[in-house]
Amino acid sequence: MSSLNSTSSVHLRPQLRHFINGEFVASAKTFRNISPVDGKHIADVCEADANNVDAAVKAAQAALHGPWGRMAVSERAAMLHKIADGIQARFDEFVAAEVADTGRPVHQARTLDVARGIANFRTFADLAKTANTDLFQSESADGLGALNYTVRKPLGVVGIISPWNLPLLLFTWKVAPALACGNTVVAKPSEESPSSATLLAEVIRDAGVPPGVFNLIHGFGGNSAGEFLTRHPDIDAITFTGESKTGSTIMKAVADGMKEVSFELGGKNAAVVFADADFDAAVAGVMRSSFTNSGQVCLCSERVYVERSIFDRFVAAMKEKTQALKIGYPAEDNVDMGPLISHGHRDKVLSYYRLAVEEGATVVAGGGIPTFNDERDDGAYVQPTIWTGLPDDARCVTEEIFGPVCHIAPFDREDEVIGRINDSDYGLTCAIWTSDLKRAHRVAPQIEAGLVWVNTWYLRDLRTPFGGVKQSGLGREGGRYSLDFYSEVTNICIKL
Ligand SMILES: NC(=O)c1ccc[n+]([C@@H]2O[C@H](COP(=O)([O-])OP(=O)(O)OC[C@H]3O[C@@H](n4cnc5c(N)ncnc54)[C@H](O)[C@@H]3O)[C@@H](O)[C@H]2O)c1
Ligand SMILES: O=C/C=C/C=C(\O)C(=O)O
Repeated sequence: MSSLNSTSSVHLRPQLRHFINGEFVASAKTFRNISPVDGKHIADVCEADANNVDAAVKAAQAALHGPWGRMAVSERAAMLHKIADGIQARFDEFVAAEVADTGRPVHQARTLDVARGIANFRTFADLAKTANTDLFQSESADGLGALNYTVRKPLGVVGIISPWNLPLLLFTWKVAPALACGNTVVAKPSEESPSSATLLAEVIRDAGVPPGVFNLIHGFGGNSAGEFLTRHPDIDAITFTGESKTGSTIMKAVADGMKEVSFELGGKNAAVVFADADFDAAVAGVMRSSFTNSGQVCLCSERVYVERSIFDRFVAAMKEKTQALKIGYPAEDNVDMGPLISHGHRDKVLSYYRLAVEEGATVVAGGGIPTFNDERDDGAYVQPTIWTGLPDDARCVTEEIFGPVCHIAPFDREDEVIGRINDSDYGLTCAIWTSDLKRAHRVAPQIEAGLVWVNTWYLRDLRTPFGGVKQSGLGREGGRYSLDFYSEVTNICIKL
């Protein structure tokens, strides 16, 4: 087997441990990390018990009152840049870690996942240095006036729980601003993608971050590390990215302690293509928004609405490009798509492939499992899939599938399609394809979503607010929105 075609050539750690109070710590219970490319066992991962989580929270609490708690913002920012430098210096190892856990194309791990891990630390290091506070010159009854100003302080110990679909990107999207604002953290990556977070712990240690500031625990959700973390009385806030139903469970777990929460949850995003759109750009854009990362991006468009006059032409173009997608090993040249994250997730996606047929879909492309006649047949691959012909209330058109699949439906009027897009329990993103500038500015604000892209998809400026409405999230992160969530503010009024 050439190293190009297997993750086995990647240097993988036999056991992934927790990182608590500046030390790597093992625990008796472990679980297996399985490659989604070929089903092979690639590492054993320690599963944190309640005592491990308690030790991590206590270390984080203590670190708040140590050198970290007394550190100037500029010093903290310099430390975050050192972490970014450390990721840069071990770039290929981080790529290997992401690819080993997820089977994604190497070029994606390089250009998106690891690159954004670095960018997340640098962005919030710089934002923290320029974070402003409020100052008001206030009137008073005696005419002498008063000054009102705010000071920002850390929240305290922040619990971070992240998903498997963009492991390093989403883990650092939370860790970076939390540390930039002077908090200490106890962070749990997904059980499906433990490797890059473990490598990050080494980089954070080597950057000289004081012990206890960053703590890493591995494990699952309910009745495991995730729940032990959310229920811990000394956690001051929880920031979570994952499924909407998990968000609801976590909200119940933290309710008694009145903890602050930031939730980035599921979606059933739409793309809408008007007849006046740049046709080729729209096809390319919807291909990206449907099949990037095997459709395992919360921003992906599983619902596509196309103006009737170009519907048949658009479907035909999408079918041709979808059937031409190269599905393969992570390191293969020009590979477009890897496997799903796990056999369990593949079973979920395949159950929707079957359901779609039962609900009356026309399967335009895909709908099954690719055959490789090699070890990849033991992986978690599915075919990229396109459906048409389903009613708007079909489960495959309303429920998040989180795989490489989209349903394309025709529409006739602008007001009609806006109503259909908004008729969803979710509200994360929408992509609008039109050449009519007035239409873009008219339609975009009417979409019930946190993010709307026009003639593009997943173009990110990290200073902008990121998050969803309805079942897609609570709050916003990004830019000053992260500074606001990861800080407490005190307003001080001085009588003149
Ligand atoms: N809005 C966003 O920015 C965004 C980004 C990425 C993924 N997502 C969503 O995440 C989902 C896919 O990720 P996933 O399968 O890892 O989600 P998930 O909810 O199953 O798990 C996410 C994380 O939560 C932990 N967890 C699960 N149950 C828990 C509990 N009871 N208490 C504490 N922690 C618990 C898991 O161990 C994991 O680390 C999709 O729905 C996707 O839309 C949203
Ligand atoms: O799968 C969801 C992707 C989320 C992406 C971000 O949070 C980001 O780009 O900052």
